[in-house]
Amino acid sequence: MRLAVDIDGTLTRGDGSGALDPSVFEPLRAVETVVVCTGKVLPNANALCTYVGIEPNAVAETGGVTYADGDVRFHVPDEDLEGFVEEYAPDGDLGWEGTDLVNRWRETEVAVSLDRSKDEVKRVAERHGLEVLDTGYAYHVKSPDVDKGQGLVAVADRLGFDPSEFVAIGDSENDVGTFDRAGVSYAVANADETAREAAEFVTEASYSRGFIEAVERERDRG
Ligand SMILES: O=C(O)COP(=O)(O)O
Ligand SMILES: [Mg+2]
Repeated sequence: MRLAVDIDGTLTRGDGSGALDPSVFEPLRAVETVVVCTGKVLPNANALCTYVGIEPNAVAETGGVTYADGDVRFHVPDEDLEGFVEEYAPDGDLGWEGTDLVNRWRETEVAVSLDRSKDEVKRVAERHGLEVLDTGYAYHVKSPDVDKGQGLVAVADRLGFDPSEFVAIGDSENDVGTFDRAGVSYAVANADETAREAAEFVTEASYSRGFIEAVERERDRG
C-alpha cells in the first residue's frame, strides 16, 4: 500500500493537545510507501518520518516544498508573498506567540494564526494574488497554483510511481488536492465539510483512529 497522509487532525489524537498518536507508528511502518503531505514545514515532516522510522518522503508547505529520494524541490510562487507580509504584518507579527517558529523555516507560503480575522487575511491575500486555506490549525496564505496534489504528483514521479497508486487520508480543505490525485481518498470523521465532500470515503472514527480505520479497510480491500 502507498499512503499520502496528512499530519494534523489525521495522525493526531484529537484530545486538544495536538499530539501524535503513537498507535499510528506501526501502521505507517507497515506500508510500502508513505508520503507525508502536510501544511507544516519540511523539518516537521522530516522529524516525523525520522522518529517513526520511515523514509522521509514529503509534500510540505501545502505543496510548496517537496522532498523525495534525498532531493528537496521548491515550487516557488509567482505571487507576491513578501508584499502580503509587508501589507498585512509590517512588524512581522502573524499572531503566533513568542518567536514565530511556525514561519521560521517556511519558504513558499505564510501561516497566520487562527486568532486573526480570516476575512482580513483573505482580503489582503487576494490583493497580492494569493489564496487562503483554513486547515483548522492555521490560515495558509499561498499561491493558488500550489497544492498538496501537485506536490504528490511531483514526489510520486521522483519515486517512480503513479499518484493513482496512492491512498490519500486527510482532514481538511488543504487535503482536497491529494484526494483529487490519489486513487482512493478518505476523510477522517472529524474532517471539515470541504474535505468530507471531496473524499471518496469518510471514516466512522475520528483523528488517528480514523486513519487506522482507513488503512485497515484498504488492507481488507486488497
Ligand atoms: O499545520 C497546519 O495548518 C495543517 O497541517 P496538516 O496539513 O499536516 O494538517
Ligand atoms: Mg490536517
